[in-house]
Amino acid sequence: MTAIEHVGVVGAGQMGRGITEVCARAGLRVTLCDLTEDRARAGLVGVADSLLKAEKRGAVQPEERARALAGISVTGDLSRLDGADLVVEAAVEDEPAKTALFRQLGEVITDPATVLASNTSSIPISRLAAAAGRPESVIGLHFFNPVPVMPLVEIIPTLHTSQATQSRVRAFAGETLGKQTIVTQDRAGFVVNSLLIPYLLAAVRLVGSGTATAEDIDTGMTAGCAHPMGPLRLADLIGLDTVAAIGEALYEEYREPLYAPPPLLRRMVESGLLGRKSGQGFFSYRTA
Ligand SMILES: NC(=O)c1ccc[n+]([C@@H]2O[C@H](COP(=O)([O-])OP(=O)(O)OC[C@H]3O[C@@H](n4cnc5c(N)ncnc54)[C@H](O)[C@@H]3O)[C@@H](O)[C@H]2O)c1
Repeated sequence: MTAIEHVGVVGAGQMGRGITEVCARAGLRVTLCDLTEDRARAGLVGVADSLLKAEKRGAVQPEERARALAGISVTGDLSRLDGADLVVEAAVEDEPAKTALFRQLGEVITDPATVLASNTSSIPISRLAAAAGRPESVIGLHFFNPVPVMPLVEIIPTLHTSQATQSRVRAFAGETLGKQTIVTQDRAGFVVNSLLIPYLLAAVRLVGSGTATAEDIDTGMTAGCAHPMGPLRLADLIGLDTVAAIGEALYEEYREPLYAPPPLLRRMVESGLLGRKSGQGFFSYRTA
């Protein structure tokens, strides 16, 4: 089994940055790609900041930080990922966008053994595999936010994913990155979001119906159930656009009302209130 040494990451948002950071810290070479080189470079600045904070906390040694940064290159050109052993797609949670990306990846990545993985939270991997045109090397690899902190990775083989692809990805996530892995069937939401998203949407409905304030709902779950974070702060952390998109995908798959994004969530997304990444969601993250 060929080890994974060079990783391509598509999408330099919060997840792409985190995946880049953990791969670079594990000594892998990483090529980070976004729609433009400038966006990819902004992602690299985010990774550099995160590594600096980790060094200040004593979680990373100065030499390790320098080595990790030196292993990362950026690009706005998807074809520059040719030659990677693994490509992890972490672009926006939008099925047409991801399908188009996998079609392009199928064209520009010339080695059929290169693993094409998606970090999607809810879009069936089989559809992305069909778009890539080589389903045996396509798999879901679902990291959690923030990636450097959260130990879990969900691994999602499709009905076509080869054993070789599964073994390589399991070794990559479990041994190279030191993550805990679980394997789940290719169903919208996999395991964690099938359970988490209805809970987050129920909290949004409580705000929408005026049952309690966002602050009190979160305090209810932190002080009453010992959750480390309340549902509305967690929704803000994930990104309200992403929460809504995952809800839509789950609703499309199961047609159960508990998955349907409530009107308040839709209005907030339409108004640009996306949570932590936009500075305002159910709570404010603006400094000064
Ligand atoms: N946010 C979370 O907590 C979380 C957790 C697990 C998985 N995910 C999944 O990870 C993915 C990314 O989420 P995020 O929170 O990082 O989103 P984000 O909005 O922070 O970043 C998305 C990035 O994708 C880039 N992008 C869009 N189209 C692209 C394309 N065609 N080519 C290259 N780059 C493109 C955007 O420019 C942006 O930088 C989504 O599929 C999401 O469901 C998110």
